[in-house]
Amino acid sequence: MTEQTLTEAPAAGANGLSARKLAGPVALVLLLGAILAIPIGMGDQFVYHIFITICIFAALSTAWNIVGGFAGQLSLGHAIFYGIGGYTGVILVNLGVTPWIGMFAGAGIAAIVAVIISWPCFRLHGPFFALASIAFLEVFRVLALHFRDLTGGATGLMIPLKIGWEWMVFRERLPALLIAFGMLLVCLGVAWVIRTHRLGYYLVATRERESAAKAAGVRTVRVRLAAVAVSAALAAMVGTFHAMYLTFIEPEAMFSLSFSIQIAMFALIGGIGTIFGPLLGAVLLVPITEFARGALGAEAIGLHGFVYGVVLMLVVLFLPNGVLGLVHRVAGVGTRGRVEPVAPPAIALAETRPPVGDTVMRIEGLQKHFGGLHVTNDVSFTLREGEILGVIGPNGAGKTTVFNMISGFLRPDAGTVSVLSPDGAWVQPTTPGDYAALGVGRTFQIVQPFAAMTVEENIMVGAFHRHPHVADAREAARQTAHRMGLGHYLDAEARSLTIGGLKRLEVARVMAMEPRILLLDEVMAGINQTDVRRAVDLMLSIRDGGVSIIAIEHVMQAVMSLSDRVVVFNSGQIIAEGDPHEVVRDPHVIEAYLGKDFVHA
Ligand SMILES: Nc1ncnc2c1ncn2[C@@H]1O[C@H](COP(=O)(O)OP(=O)(O)OP(=O)(O)O)[C@@H](O)[C@H]1O
Repeated sequence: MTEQTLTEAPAAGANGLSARKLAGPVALVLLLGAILAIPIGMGDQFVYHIFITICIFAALSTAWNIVGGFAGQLSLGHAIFYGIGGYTGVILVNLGVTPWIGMFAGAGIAAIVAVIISWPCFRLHGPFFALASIAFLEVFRVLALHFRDLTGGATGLMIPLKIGWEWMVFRERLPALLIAFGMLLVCLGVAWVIRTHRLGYYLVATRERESAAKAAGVRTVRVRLAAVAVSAALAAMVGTFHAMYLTFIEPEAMFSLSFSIQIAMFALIGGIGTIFGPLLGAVLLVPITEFARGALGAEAIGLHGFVYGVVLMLVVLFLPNGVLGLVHRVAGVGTRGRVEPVAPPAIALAETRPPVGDTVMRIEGLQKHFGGLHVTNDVSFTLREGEILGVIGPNGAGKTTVFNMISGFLRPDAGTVSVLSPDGAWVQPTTPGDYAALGVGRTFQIVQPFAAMTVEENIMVGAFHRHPHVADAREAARQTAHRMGLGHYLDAEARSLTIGGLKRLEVARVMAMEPRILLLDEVMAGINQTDVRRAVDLMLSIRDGGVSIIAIEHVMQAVMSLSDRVVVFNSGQIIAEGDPHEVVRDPHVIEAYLGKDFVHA
């Protein structure tokens, strides 16, 4: 694609774009309208029941999706929170407390329980997290069986027949539909607010690349805990209502694994990680199974499991992004194919550079072992304000390991890293979050894009560090994108960029953090000569803006023209340090790079 066609494309397609943007909300309003209008119009009890069930499952699945979709933690124990809501509500009703209060009590308890059990589990990933969530679900089922005085044990608990809005029990189905629909709206509203605000961006970024998110200052455990607390509270509220609707609860039903799987499955089928996918999943699947159950009666016990299994298989095989993914594909949302970034605008360098200031980072005596391998040995150097420090050395010399230690990703066995804070105090940060808070930003040698996010969203994750509001972060991200030559691709998914584009995106994300100290790990590797020259100019302009830079680089042309000083690593030690032109003539450096035979050549 040429630069010209790319520049013109948005203008030509502007009408189509706004029509496409409108189509989504219109379809949603129609769908929600139909969920209310169809049962009211038909007036049939069974149809009411189906639509109440759709609302309940869609609400639960939407709540689950905040953790399972946005945060990417596959919870198969969400019935814990649903069950806690159900039991709290019913126990309180038996004590004469209205479920309208009980549902908030259940939500509070569920949120606390969710934080307590998720804290250790968030260190587990993939199937291990799912297995841990199942184990906790089993614990709660057994607890509900055991504490008979409170829960009624295996016999379950009946809801006292107090009818009316106060008790959430009705003779007619309409009020129950209205409450279920209201709960669905609340869950959708909360999911929408989360996904479109900083927390949502942080959750998706953490899901996509946890280390890159940490480098951008995201406290990944904290944001996941916030998500799980909100998700659990919503599931518990729905659980209270569902218990009142069912009029009877027992541990097997309230803390059921198959129920948990069902909740997750609606999101998987509808479109995991999207705001409205879970709703779509429930709308498509609940009627099929409920009608089949209604038509086949007792013969259809367990049929829903079979139907869900078949549909899930088809979705996994043919629609990996769920039904909503198919809808987006048909509507042409998102980009396809590789996107080659256009050249960034030329950078006008200042005629005189600001003077190099005092020391802003002090690295003293860093040691690191990996088993028997001594990777860094007594590494000490300093960085001054507004200077560029080049770090060179042969492969495996320990450069990236040092970077990981001076950005909080690796704990040194010995030695200290001190950073001058903006208020003039020396601080010894330990975690990536601490470093980011002090204004230390870093890139990764192997690019770490948030693949499923757009270019703009990727950069926004960095921009949120200084601009907590979405509109400000978006504006900052756009400016950074234009400066990096990514302005035409704001809406392209990061995964569609070429390697050159991804390298720029990596730098753009960290630049959007407006760092005081910038750690660049081989950002010029694999890019062409013209781009190297542009990248050099960009770094010089960043430096002239008062940023101090440490750059690991193998491209010697760049090292020589950029660096004020160079440190040379070999076998985990600094073997030379000083002016780049003198350092490259140092016999030790020549020997480390080329071998003894070349020293006198
Ligand atoms: N987590 C780890 N566990 C074990 N060994 C490691 C680990 N990380 C790095 N190493 C080893 O430490 C040594 C230094 O690696 P490091 O990546 O720091 O070198 P480098 O100078 O950055 O090399 P390159 O220029 O190739 O990126 C290598 O021998 C590497 O295999």
